[in-house]
Parts: sequence; C-alpha cells; structure tokens
Amino acid sequence: MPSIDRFMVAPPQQTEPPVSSPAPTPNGHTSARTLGVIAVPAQSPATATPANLSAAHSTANRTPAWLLLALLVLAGTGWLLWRRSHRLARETDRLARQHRALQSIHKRLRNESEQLRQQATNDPLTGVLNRQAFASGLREMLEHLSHYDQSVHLIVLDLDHFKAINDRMGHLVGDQALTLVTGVAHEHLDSADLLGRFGGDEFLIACTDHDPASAAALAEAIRGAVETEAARHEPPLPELTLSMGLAHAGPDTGYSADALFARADAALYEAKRQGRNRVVTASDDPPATTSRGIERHL
Ligand SMILES: Nc1nc2c(ncn2[C@@H]2O[C@H](COP(=O)(O)OP(=O)(O)OP(=O)(O)O)[C@@H](O)[C@H]2O)c(=O)[nH]1
Repeated sequence: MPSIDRFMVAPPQQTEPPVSSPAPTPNGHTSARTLGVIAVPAQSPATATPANLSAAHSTANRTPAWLLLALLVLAGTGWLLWRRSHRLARETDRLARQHRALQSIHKRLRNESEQLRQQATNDPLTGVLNRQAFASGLREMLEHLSHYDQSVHLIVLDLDHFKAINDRMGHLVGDQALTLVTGVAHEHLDSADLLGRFGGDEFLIACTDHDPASAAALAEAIRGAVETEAARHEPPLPELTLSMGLAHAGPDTGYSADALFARADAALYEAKRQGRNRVVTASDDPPATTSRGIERHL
C-alpha cells in the first residue's frame, strides 16, 4: 500500500523572486547595476559572497552622493561669490572714476569762485583792492583796533602830473607806471596792511603798528623808492613822483573811516598845493571843508 506521503504535493523550491533577478551576462555574471551614481557589478547568486559584497559596498562609499552634492553647492556658491566680487570690483572702479571727476569739478569750481572773488574785490590792472573792498577792510580794521585803543594810519597817494605821462608816453606806459607804484608800495607793507585803488591814479594804504613818526617814515620810504624805481624803469619815467597825505585814527580822534579819509585827503591836497612829490601829515582836527571842492567818500 502506498503510503499517504506519496500523494502529498511537494512544497515548492525556495528561489529568488524572478522579477528581482537581473539578466545574466554572457560570462555568467549579472550585468552591472547602479548604486547611486556608481556602477556596482551585480552579484550572481553564485558570486555574491560576503567578500564581494563588502568590496562593492566600499567602492560605493568612496564618493557618496551627499559629498557630491556638497561639492556642487560649494562650486555654485563659489561662482556666485566670484560673480558678486567681480560686480563689486566694477562698481568700485566706477565710483573711483566718479570721485575723480567730482574732485576735478570741485577744483574747477573753487578756482572759478576764487577768480570771481578776485574780480569782485580787486582792481584788474594792479591787483590791489578796489575801493569798496578797501573801504570794507578799513572799517573792519578800525572796528577791531578800537577795542584795543590802537592807531590806524591812512595814506592817500596820487601820481603827480600823470596825465602828462600818459599824453607823452602813451597809456600803456601809463599803466606800467601805475603797477610800478603798487609794486613798490606792496614791498613796503606787512601782510595785515591794506593797499587799494581809490580810482584813476589815486591809491590808499591803511596800516597798523605805527606811531605817527614811523607812519610818516613809511610814506616817505615809498615815495623815495618810487622815484628810484621810476628812474630804473625801461623806458625811464623821470616825471613819475607821488604826493601823499597821511592821517591817523585813534582814541583821541575816534575811529570813523570817513573822517579819517577826509583828513588824509585834505593832507594830500596840501601836498599838491605845496608843490607835489612830498608827504604831508594831517592835523587831528577835521578839515574845515572838503579839500577839493567835491565830496569824496571811501
Ligand atoms: N594809463 C592809465 N591812465 C589812467 C588810468 N586811470 C586814470 N588815468 C589817467 O590818469 C590821469 C589823471 O589825471 P589828473 O587827475 O588830471 O591828475 P594829474 O595829471 O595826475 O595831475 P595832478 O594830480 O594834479 O598832479 C587822467 O589823464 C586819466 O586818464 C589808467 O588805468 N591807466
């Protein structure tokens, strides 16, 4: 009697699931399959020994995906930083160019403003202060020194027979005579002193730090030096001489600019009357009338 075991169905063999088995290659191994991005030979059941599996595993571990990703991020960040620094360098260049351009505009404007200031305050021929600038400087000087009871001396000087020089030698030489006078006067003055042109052939000097004697000596020194320089001038200007009126302002006379000018102008008139080419010092009394019959103001 056959035993009942003969009729029992044998249990199926345990095999690899067909879907997960890769197709074998001609050499009997399975084809390479990828793990991440690294190709790892797939192990046939016959060759998938623990040693082979560990080798494949270590090959995959050599360059893991996260490292590649990190490298990619680093490279991208580096490129972005490079692009940004390149842009910054270009922007810095542009700003530097703009800065240089602004500096040169600033310099030009400063020069132009200095030129305008010069034109507004200085006589174009001789470069000394014009009448308005001189008057304002003199008023400031008087106001300042009045606080210390100090003296201010004013010299009004006029070229003698200047019309004759112009007529005989021409206006160009006449101009040279005017600049010769201001050049000589300038050499005798301190930086705090004022030199201005009243108009035509008349000039003004205001100086501090003088007593009446030293102020008169200063005026005399300028008069004598003009004579000397006029003789040396080419062409020589033997007729070029100066008449000068000198007056002072102090605590005893008061510090009025107009009163000071009136006294110095009266003294100049007296110098002309006495024969020219001389210095006359004014008395501290106000002149009785305007010396030349017309009102003259600073
Ligand atoms: N070359 C030149 N001449 C000028 C200038 N300004 C004024 N003058 C001349 O200066 C002369 C002044 O002459 P006047 O005021 O008559 O006096 P003066 O001939 O000097 O005679 P006194 O003052 O009496 O000694 C005039 O002939 C003006 O034409 C100038 O800038 N250049």
